[in-house]
Amino acid sequence: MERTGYLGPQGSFTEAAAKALVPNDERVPFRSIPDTMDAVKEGTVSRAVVPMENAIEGSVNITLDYFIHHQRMNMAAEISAPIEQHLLVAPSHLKSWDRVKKVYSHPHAIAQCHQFLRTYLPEAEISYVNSTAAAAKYIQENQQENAAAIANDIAAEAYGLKIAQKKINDYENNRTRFMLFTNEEAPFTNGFISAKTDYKTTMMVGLSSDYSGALHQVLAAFAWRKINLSKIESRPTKTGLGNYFFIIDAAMKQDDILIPSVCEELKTLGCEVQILGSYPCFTWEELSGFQKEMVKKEVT
Ligand SMILES: O=C(O)C(=O)C[C@]1(C(=O)O)C=C[C@@H](O)C=C1
Repeated sequence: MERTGYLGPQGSFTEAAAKALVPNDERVPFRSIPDTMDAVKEGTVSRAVVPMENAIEGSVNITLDYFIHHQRMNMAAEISAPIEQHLLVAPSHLKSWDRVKKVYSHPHAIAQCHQFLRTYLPEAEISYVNSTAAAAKYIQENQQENAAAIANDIAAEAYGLKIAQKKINDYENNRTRFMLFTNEEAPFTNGFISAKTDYKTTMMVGLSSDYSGALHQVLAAFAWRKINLSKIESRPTKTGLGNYFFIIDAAMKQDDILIPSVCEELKTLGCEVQILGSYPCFTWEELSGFQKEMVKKEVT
C-alpha cells in the first residue's frame, strides 16, 4: 500500500481531496505544506497532496514556491474540489458567535471569507494557522477562548464543534485545485483514468532577457500549434526586483511532437524551459461518483 502525505490534521480540505484521489492509500497528515512535501524527499511517504490554487484567492504561493525553489518533484495528478467554508465555534459559544474576539484559519480560507468577516465580525482579531482543520482543532482544545474557526463540516464533526454560520465564502462556486507530487517516475494510477480523462502539462519558462514582445513570442509558440493554455502565472525568481519566470499550464498530455517542438522553439528564442509534470486532472465529483459505484458493486 502506498503512503500519501497531506496537509493535515484530520478534517482538512486537503485530506478530503487526498481521500478522493487516492482512496486506497494510507494517508498521513503533516503540519504544513513544506513539511508535507519534505516527507516525499525524506521517504516517509511516497507522494504528497497539497493545495495549489483557489478560485477566489488564486495560487497557493507557498506550494508553488517551495516546489520550484526547494523541493523539485513530479506533478503527477490533480483534483479540483468544491470548497464550502463555515464559521465553527465550541458548543458553548453557539448563541454568541457574533461576539467572538478572534477568528482562526488558513490565510486562504480567511481571504475567501473576507467580506463576511468585515460585515459580521469587524472587531475580531484574525489569527493565521497552518490549515482550516488546525484552526478547528485549536478551538476544540481551547474552548474557554471566545474564538471561532473557519473550516469545513468534516472538521466540525471531527472536533466536536458547531456550525454557527454556514457557507460564509464571499463568492459561490468556490473550488480549490490540489496537486499530488511524487518522486516516482512511473505514471500515476488510481484506477480511475479513462480515455475521457483530461490532462495538463505544466512548464516553467524563463525569458532570456527583458525585450518588448518577449512574452508574446512565448505565447505564439503555443497559439499557432493550437495548444490551449489553462493558466499562466508569473512568480518572482527571488534573484532581484522585477525578475520573474512563468508557469504555464497547457491543456494537453505531453506528447512526442507538439510539446517537444514548443520547447525547442522557446529554447531557440533564448528561453529556459523545464517541464514540471504532465498529469491527469480529476474533479472531486467524478471521483466520488466512481467510488459510490464501486461500493454499490461490492455490496450487490
Ligand atoms: O486543506 C485545508 O484545510 C487548508 O487549510 C488549505 C486550503 C488552501 O490552502 O487553499 C485548502 C482549501 C481551501 O481553499 C482553504 C485552505
